[in-house]
Amino acid sequence: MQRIEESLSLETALPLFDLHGTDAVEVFNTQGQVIGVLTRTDIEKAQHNAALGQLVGECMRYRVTGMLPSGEVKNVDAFGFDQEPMRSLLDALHDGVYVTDANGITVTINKAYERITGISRDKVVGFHMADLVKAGLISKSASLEVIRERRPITLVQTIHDSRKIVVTGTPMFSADGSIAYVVTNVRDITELLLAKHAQEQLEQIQRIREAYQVPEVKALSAPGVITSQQTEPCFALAKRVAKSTAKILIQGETGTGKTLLARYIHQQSERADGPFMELNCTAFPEGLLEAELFGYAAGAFTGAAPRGKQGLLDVAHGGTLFLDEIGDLPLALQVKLLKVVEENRYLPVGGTTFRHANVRLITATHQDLNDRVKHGFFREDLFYRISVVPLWLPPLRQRRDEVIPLLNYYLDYFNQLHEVQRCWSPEALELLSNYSWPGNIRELINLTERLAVTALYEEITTTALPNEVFPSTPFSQEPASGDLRQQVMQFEKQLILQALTRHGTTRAAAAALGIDQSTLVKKQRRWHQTTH
Ligand SMILES: Nc1ncnc2c1ncn2[C@@H]1O[C@H](COP(=O)(O)OP(=O)(O)OP(=O)(O)O)[C@@H](O)[C@H]1O
Repeated sequence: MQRIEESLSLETALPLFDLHGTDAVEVFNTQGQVIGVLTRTDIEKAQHNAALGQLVGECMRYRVTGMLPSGEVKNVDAFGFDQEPMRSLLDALHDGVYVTDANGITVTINKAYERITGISRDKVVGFHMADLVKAGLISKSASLEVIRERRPITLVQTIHDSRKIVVTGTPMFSADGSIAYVVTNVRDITELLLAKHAQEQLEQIQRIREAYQVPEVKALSAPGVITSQQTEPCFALAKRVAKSTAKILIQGETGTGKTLLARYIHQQSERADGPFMELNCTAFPEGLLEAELFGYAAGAFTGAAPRGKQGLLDVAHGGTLFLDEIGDLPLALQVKLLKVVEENRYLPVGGTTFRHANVRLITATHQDLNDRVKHGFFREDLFYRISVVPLWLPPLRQRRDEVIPLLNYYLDYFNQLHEVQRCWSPEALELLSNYSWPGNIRELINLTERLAVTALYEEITTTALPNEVFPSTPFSQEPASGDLRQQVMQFEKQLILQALTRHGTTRAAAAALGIDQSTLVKKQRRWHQTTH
């Protein structure tokens, strides 16, 4: 009989028998007492015989390793991992610790390991890792990988109740460079995965925000909102009703500040600390709009996110939901929205249970909703429900007093943003304050930014302004008359007059038209002679 100084597992035993040319080994326990003799035949049979398998398994809990040539028993836990004070120290750690010897036999585990995995120490200590994997106690062994690779290994294990743990095994080398132990720390990542799920939900909210380009709600600093005699009453009323729960409908042309007013109401309300979410009802086809607004249940339709998706009614919980272009909300969704308005509840797409809605609803439209109701495009009951307090923002052409303050405010803003130093010339301000601004404040902001970055000089003069802001000359309204030569002259006169209005001087106008200043002046004289 030969003593084999190796640890055994069912997998490793037979090759070792061959290697050492032996048919039997003595098996020792950790105190060095012989607990049995194991033969090659035992092991071969053990694979087919359950009772013998149990015996072999029992033997395998003890080591045949550690027998020094002298016959002296070497304690396989020479470092004392499984003894005091090391054991108390390991038990004090929050992370699980798993220690094997150089052959993959489990030396010790700590309390945290038991807590995290639910595996008690008597099930693993003394067992070879390969057998534990085979028994299905753990899915794969980091320790065996470490022994094979002689370097730290990190992997994710699935344990019996399908919890996920991340394990990092690190080799502990002896002075002679051989592996003495493998120390593996174990962390339960089920909680991390839950946190990741929460993070995904946050990202989902963020994506929804970005989809609607809802900027983070910023404090509305006083000079950020320009008002005038025409809009002050509207903002004052908005402030008064902000504290109530009354439904507000804001009407006004595009770019007149409906979203800004809705945000102002939110900030003046009790819900100011909650979210402000905005949805433009024209932005999506009906199906998608429904999903965005009401969300959908898990597996509601093919391609739906497996966990379902929150709708804006959910995302805006405790805050304000601003529905822009409400006049375009499809009739089927108007019915669902009516339920939200009347009963504060709604069904997500594909859902079977109602969800509670806790949002303050503000709606807006550039259309005449009365007219939409009259033509059957908008439900009358919903119209009355959402327009308890109607607010109207006049177009910028009816708020002329605001144009110059707005131009100055936004030029200051873009000067800072683009690190330039522009200012308006008095003539440019004069022209712009008489312009009709069909795109309202949004158009004013766009033009101001464009000029701030494109103007050639510090002062923005009329030369830099686009055609549309120049009033058309009276001639342009007149129908052309006379023969071809006279009509060409009329048209030429119109172009020259426009250039003069725009560029201020004959020199600049001539340069813009690509003719000599003297030619332009001659033409002017000629008109003068023909009209007197
Ligand atoms: N009184 C104001 N003072 C300063 N800036 C304003 C004012 N009103 C609106 N703005 C700005 O004008 C731009 C357009 O405003 P907003 O988006 O609120 O208009 P809207 O009526 O909601 O437009 P749409 O109907 O196209 O959605 C925004 O950048 C906004 O900050």
